[in-house]
Amino acid sequence: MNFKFKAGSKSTNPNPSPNPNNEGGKRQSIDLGNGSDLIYIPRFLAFEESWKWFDYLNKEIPWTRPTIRVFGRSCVQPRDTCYVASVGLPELSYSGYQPHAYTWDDYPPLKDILDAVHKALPGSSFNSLLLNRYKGGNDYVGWHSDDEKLYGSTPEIASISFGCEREFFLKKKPSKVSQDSRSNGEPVNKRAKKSSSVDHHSFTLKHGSMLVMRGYTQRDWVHSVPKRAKADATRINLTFRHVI
Ligand SMILES: O=C(O)CCC(=O)C(=O)O
Ligand SMILES: [Fe+2]
Repeated sequence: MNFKFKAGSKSTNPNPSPNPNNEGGKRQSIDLGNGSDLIYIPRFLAFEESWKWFDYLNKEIPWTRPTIRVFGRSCVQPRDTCYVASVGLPELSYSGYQPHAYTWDDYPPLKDILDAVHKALPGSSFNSLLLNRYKGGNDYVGWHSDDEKLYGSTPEIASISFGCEREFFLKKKPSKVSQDSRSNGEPVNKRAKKSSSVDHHSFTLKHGSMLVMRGYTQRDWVHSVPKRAKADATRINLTFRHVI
């Protein structure tokens, strides 16, 4: 097999399909409670095919490392990024940065991954894609939620990973109750210990995997991909989203 991808030449694209050989790659559903849930499919795309996607994305995507503003300070975003969206959508803006919106026609092979995602998630309709490239263990994304207004109140976000495996953490936001008790002067850690339900999750996101965040996950949880000294290889992550 020797796929050579060129953006724009559909005939040479791979045909991404949910891996038929997915022993151990079964779909897992994780109920986070209160209307938030996750789906994790470790082998969403076949292993070899996923390396071809990795090579295509690594080479052909016009990666940039923008300067963003975090807590009022300018800093270089600790990973490469690119944004693709359907024509005519409202512009995305985060941390004082407005990425250029490339179109699906600029990178037609991305439409094949989008099709595979839609097939696996009946009823979903993604129209934008944020791409991230982590060039090594020093690249990361800090705790955040993707709760921009343009995604609506219960966004579905489908995240596909390629290359170096990295940890993905989810942490429950402090609940209203604990925020209230904080303002009442009750110690926060005492209150936190009382909470019995699971409020942390972690996944080692496999090459070719898909993780879906749904329901109120962005409202009630934050997520991150922390630095990892030992991760010395490149990871590429695609997050498909629906802009309203
Ligand atoms: O790289 C990942 O797995 C997550 C990326 C992410 O959270 C984001 O782009 O909002
Ligand atoms: Fe995110």
